[in-house]
Amino acid sequence: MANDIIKVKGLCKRMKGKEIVKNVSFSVKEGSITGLLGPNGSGKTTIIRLLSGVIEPSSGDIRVMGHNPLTNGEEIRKNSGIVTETTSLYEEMTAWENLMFFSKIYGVHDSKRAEELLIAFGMWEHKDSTISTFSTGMKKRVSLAKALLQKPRILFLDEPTNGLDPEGIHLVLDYLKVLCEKEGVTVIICSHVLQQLEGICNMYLFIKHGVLMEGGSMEEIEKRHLKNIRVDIETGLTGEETVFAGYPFQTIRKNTLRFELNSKKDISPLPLSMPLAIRYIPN
Ligand SMILES: Nc1ncnc2c1ncn2[C@@H]1O[C@H](COP(=O)(O)OP(=O)(O)OP(=O)(O)O)[C@@H](O)[C@H]1O
Repeated sequence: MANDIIKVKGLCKRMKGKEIVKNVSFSVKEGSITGLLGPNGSGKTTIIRLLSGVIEPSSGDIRVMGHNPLTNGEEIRKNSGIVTETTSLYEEMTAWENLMFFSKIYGVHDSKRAEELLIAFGMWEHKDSTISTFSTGMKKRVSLAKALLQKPRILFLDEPTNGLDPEGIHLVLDYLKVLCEKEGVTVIICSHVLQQLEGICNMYLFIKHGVLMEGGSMEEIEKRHLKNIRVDIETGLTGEETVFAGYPFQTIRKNTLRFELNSKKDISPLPLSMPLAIRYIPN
């Protein structure tokens, strides 16, 4: 069982007289991907900034890799990569020059790493173009490569898919998953789009108005909230039975059967287990 690389207890943050983060507690396992989800203004960025020691909590306790960001933020930042809304790349330098410059700063002496990352994020062919000529999505890909140069233990990503097209979103998220498995990096991703992160996170934290409303793996959350799943299937077959392959159903109208399922996992096996006749969907 992996250890808790991040532990947060009773975290509160007030800014300009407003409570932005309210009594938030959670922990994150090393090598996992955690989705920090919530609408705009819910406090996700503030939590990332608190974890990386950029701002101080009003109260509560944070431990990141065993360090308190308040007193040992430098140690955390040295071992983590961060991608925020702003790119923090030099606009007049090429993608390659940027990565070489930051490699030097981070003490990374192997240019192979930069090459691998640019290839992984689909930016190798643009390596000699200046950042100022790039779209938002292209800048985001280079920023991701930059954040991963020194093989961080933790990667903080604030809306990393903003500005990316659907293909780019796929590429970035798939690569993060591979990276987690290969290098054991712990990833925290802020997003307001649950669908994008579904399937790639081990844990989800739902934030609203600075309050942690819900947290856990998708299975745990579904178990708590998803009680009845109804699937209506159009089929040419009508019959007298009320159970198919162990799944009870009703005929709700001509050509349509309604199944009541206990788990989302049953949705895909259900049509696959149907004989061809029942899978026939009339026009
Ligand atoms: N420096 C600040 N001073 C005062 N209020 C702030 C400050 N920074 C953020 N806030 C407020 O805190 C709240 C949470 O902001 P935050 O950026 O953490 O939310 P978010 O969930 O990341 O939103 P988004 O998805 O839009 O980036 C917002 O109401 C914002 O206006």
